Amino acid sequence: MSAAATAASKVDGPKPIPVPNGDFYLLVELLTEEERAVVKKVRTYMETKVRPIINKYWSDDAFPFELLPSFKELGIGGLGYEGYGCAGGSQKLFGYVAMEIARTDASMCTFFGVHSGLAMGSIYLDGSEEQKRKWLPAMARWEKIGCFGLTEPLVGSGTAGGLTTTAKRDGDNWILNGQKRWIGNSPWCDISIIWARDVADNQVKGFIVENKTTPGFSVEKMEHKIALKVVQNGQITLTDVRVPEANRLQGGNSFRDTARVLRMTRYMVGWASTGIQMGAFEATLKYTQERSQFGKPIASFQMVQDILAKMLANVTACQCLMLRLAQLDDEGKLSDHQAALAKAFCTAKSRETVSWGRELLGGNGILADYDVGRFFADAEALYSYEGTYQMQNLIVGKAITGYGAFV
Ligand SMILES: Cc1cc2nc3c(=O)[nH]c(=O)nc-3n(C[C@H](O)[C@H](O)[C@H](O)COP(=O)(O)OP(=O)(O)OC[C@H]3O[C@@H](n4cnc5c(N)ncnc54)[C@H](O)[C@@H]3O)c2cc1C
Repeated sequence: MSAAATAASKVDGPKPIPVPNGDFYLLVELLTEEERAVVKKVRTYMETKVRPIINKYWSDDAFPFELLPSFKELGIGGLGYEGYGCAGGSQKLFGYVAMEIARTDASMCTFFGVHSGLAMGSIYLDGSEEQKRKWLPAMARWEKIGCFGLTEPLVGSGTAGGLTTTAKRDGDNWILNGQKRWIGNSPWCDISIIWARDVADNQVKGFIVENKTTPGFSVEKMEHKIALKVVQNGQITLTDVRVPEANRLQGGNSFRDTARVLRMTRYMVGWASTGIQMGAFEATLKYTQERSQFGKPIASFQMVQDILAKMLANVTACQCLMLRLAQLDDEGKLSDHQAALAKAFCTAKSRETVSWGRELLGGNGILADYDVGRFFADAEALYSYEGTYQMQNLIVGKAITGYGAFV
């Protein structure tokens, strides 16, 4: 028997226990049968339709528009919102679905989150009854796809007090002027939620702008991104854009109302970054079992197993944390600082997990073809968007000390 074969036989032993899809603590058992069916449908879709093509789209900086008709059929438009033609269901299910989408691809999860969370959420949380009835059914059917314009070229973390985009009342209309940067889906979607400062009372207000038919509204696609390359981000310019009062979010009268939307979507980013970790862990585990060096699968080396165990610990910790947060959310108890803590923790852990995965793939971790390289890059964007790591910790810091350190 050759030396390599002898070495290989030493690793033969009891079969590894199945780690079902990175769900080591069987958290899926905490979902109802109905919820599990939704998650299974999403997983099957992501595995069969998205996974085979997504690395190519990612490498080409392109969005897979061909998938839109089938994506719409998943019935997940308006998950977590009751009425108005929305899919409804618990926040736990909304989060679990986001995790499941990100488990295959974080860009598709971001597309889903920008439309379902940021854009629909703004109308659901801050719109009048009439506005909800007008916009949400078409958005739930994905007939009108939305984006959320808060960040500006010169104002990112400081949007609460520093927005420079202005809104000026003019009879039954408002005149918007300014620029928005980084706005996901904006180069091609139908409606934008634009946040602007009312020059009369200096408060931040939200407006629904129809992208394709509003004079003075233009979008330039942002190029050269190194993460979330499938999502199309744009820089919006508003030049004397006239918006009727009927399109001003009637419940969006100060940044506190914007923050209610961000609380919900930051919670979703916690789920998405957990999904990235699941995807990276599963791909890495498989790779280490298939790749051999020194005549043995690299999964059999002690140092490799140490890293795999650390990756799984991160995945599992984030899943448990997010599920508890989902319970709080479903009970109507989710606070800004709880969402901020989860967003900061899960995105930071995600960076760590994907970098370990990339390491275990060796040179192949640098290629988009093996999925882990894509997760590695995408985790960076989640760490910074919807409020950076530092800003989330400052929100937590203010809550626990009573001192606001960033205003
Ligand atoms: C891929 C992607 C998609 C995005 N999509 C959208 C979107 O759809 N809609 C939208 O409105 N925005 C979007 N954004 C913008 C995103 O929310 C901002 O990038 C983010 O809020 C940070 O703002 P900034 O990039 O201007 O960084 P800055 O605010 O300039 O921050 C730079 C650094 O300074 C630190 N910093 C700033 N202030 C403080 C402080 N007081 N104390 C300590 N540290 C501080 C930050 O933590 C960070 O490390 C997206 C961004 C990305 C990358």
